[in-house]
Amino acid sequence: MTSAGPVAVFGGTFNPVHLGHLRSAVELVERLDLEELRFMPCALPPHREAPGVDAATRARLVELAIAGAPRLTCDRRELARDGPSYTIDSLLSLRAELGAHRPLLLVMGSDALAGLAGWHRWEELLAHCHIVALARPAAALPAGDVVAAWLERHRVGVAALREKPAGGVHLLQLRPLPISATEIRGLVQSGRSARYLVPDPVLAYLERHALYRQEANDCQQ
Ligand SMILES: Nc1ncnc2c1ncn2[C@@H]1O[C@H](COP(=O)(O)OP(=O)(O)OP(=O)(O)O)[C@@H](O)[C@H]1O
Ligand SMILES: O=C(O)c1ccc[n+]([C@@H]2O[C@H](COP(=O)([O-])O)[C@@H](O)[C@H]2O)c1
Repeated sequence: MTSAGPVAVFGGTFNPVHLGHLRSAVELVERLDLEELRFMPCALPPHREAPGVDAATRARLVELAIAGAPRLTCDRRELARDGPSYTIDSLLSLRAELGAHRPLLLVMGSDALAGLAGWHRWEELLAHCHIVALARPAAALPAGDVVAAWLERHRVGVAALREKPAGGVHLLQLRPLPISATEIRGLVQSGRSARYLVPDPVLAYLERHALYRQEANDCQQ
């Protein structure tokens, strides 16, 4: 058994952060008794077009969203690196910071899990962390492919997430909230409201800075 409790890191583009991310984070902290869950906004997503809203602004929105929430923090390490924000690089630096024995959990939705075989050095990820995959209403778990076989080999129960620092994949069903950042950008762009899909301070920031009003919104803070 390792001594210090797990730290979780929830990576994402967060363009913008929404209640699906936030409610998942709160439930994860409680269900897994986490000391800390860090939102980790990526600077340059490796696998999709560069977001129209810059990384510093997306991180600022995360910070506004979690202000005052116990055990939720924002980790800006990917903003400090050039080039694509590969998760393996972040895990290596997190592991160096936390030491070899502290359980480290990488959180992702089932849609991200399904695409895992396209990630940079994906087969090395579990050497540095556990993966906690959250069921998302619109994304089935991998089936009949290389990720499904890998999942079968590495799947663990909840106890293993504290007993070892890394190496397992745990599937978790939390409250399903079918909210996506794509939907929020679409609502704002078409002049409709994103109220109650994002926290009020995030909504206020979007309105004040006219974010997502046009398709390609090159925003500075
Ligand atoms: N409603 C949700 N419930 C649980 N997990 C979610 C939810 N929305 C996103 N996630 C997960 O959060 C992580 C970051 O997601 P991301 O920032 O890309 O949000 P998104 O809503 O999926 O965005 P987009 O619609 O632009 O793809 C991913 O692992 C994703 O699977
Ligand atoms: O490392 C990679 O190759 C890689 C490929 C695709 C996605 N990721 C990470 O997965 C997280 C979720 O991505 P997204 O697109 O759902 O926001 C985010 O932290 C990305 O940086 C990482």
